[in-house]
Amino acid sequence: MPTAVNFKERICALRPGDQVGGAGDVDLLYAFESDRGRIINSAAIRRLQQRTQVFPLERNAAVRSRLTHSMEVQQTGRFIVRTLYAQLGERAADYGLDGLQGALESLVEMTCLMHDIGNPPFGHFGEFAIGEWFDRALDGLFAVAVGHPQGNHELHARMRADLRNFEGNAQAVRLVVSLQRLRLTYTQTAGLLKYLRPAYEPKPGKGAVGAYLNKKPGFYLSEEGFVAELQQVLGQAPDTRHPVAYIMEAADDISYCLADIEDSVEKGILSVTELAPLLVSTFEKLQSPDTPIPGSQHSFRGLVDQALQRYHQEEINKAGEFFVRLRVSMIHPLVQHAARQFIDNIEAVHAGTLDRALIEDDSLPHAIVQTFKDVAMARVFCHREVETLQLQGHRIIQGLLDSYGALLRVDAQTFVELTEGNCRREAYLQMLVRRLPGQLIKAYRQAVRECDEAERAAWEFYHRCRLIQDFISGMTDQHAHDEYRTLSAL
Ligand SMILES: Nc1nc2c(ncn2[C@H]2C[C@H](O)[C@@H](COP(=O)(O)OP(=O)(O)OP(=O)(O)O)O2)c(=O)[nH]1
Ligand SMILES: [Mg+2]
Repeated sequence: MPTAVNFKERICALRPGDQVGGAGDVDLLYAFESDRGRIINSAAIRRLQQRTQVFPLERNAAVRSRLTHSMEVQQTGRFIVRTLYAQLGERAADYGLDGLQGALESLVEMTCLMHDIGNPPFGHFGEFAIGEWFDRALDGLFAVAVGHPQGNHELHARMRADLRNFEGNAQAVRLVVSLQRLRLTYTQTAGLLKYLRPAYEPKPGKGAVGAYLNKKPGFYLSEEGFVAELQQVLGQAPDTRHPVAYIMEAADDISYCLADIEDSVEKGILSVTELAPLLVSTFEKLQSPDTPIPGSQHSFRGLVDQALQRYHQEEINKAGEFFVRLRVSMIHPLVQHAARQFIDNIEAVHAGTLDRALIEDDSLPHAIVQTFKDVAMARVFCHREVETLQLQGHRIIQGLLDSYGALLRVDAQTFVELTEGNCRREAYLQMLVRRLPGQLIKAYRQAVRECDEAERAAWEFYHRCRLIQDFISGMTDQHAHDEYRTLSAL
């Protein structure tokens, strides 16, 4: 039965700068193949290699980095799309999803691979550290740089609020659109818009319409124009998500919940024999561990027992076998649940208004994911070794900002001279500027060139602050660590 839902409206080959109806509008698979090449070859993906997933500055390559995590999310995302099509069968045509499986698979895979590119070194702690530093220093710096009594005060307040709210998802959008300038199709970029509010807008109260979709900043003032353009091209109402973002989010949830725990066992923070009963007792607080899980022949207790049996039978790779068993038996029901939720809520997913994650209901699959997250929260993230590394990460980011923040204390003219590499009277700052990547300076220059002339001073300073945030957040854990030691002469 045909419905009002037509996914073909949300998927097109158009890129920024293309003529509507031009060549870009034709071959979807060809366009998304080109997106794949642009993404996989981008430095932003390579920089995921030495970034924290959970454990900062990790040297053991068996423990996940953001890159290996993202590859797992990519695989889970693809599995969700395939399961979605298997569940839909002939009904795919009712929703305009017929003929789009290859395209959707590619879109979802690449969105998953990119979903963490904006996360700074040291994960959430890096995010806090950048936000805190700007929260402390920004008003004073802004007043000196832009402090004339005339001017658009509302805009200035927005700029300051925007810069105080550094956020990984918003940074990912910025990387693709303004820094790496990948010129991806609008559709491929759309999946990255996980949250919908600009960073300068406050978080809505609990229970407000769209509270979940606006839980965190989704993009910055600097990309606001692009986001509006994207929504217009894809026929998305403002404040709505692209359907691909829901699948990416589910794939992320499914992948990291088990992986974080596996990594903690690899690191010796938890043992399997301690973990197994802990999983069951944590699950029990949410659901009965003896109820059969849809899509599986077992209850949660059954899944854990079965994995534990494998652990005891195995002689050499005991923990490895435990997790393989657990993953194999968990992934199917979780993926099937995500696909079913997509279909059960297809109108809201298509419209981009579903105000929760796909796997976030009172179901057994949700209880599984939540159990792993709760165990990680209770036993891993607060582990002394993890906290020590987080404290170090915090200090490193703040220390780097203390050094590079000096570039926010000079006037615009001096900064321009510094970026041109010939400012002798500021020899120290000149050395710092030489360490900034050329690509970031180029993006800064271009943004300043294109800004509103009437508010030039404010925009110049805004983009200079962004440049510093881009630089620090673009580092790997290791590079941030080395740079901090170098500048501190340690
Ligand atoms: N070390 C540490 N890791 C954490 C903490 N909280 C969450 N994580 C880990 C769990 C996951 O592997 C990963 C989640 O990564 P993200 O920073 O992308 O957060 P998430 O995807 O939940 O939220 P998002 O909506 O993307 O901002 O971070 C924490 O307090 N400490
Ligand atoms: Mg994330």
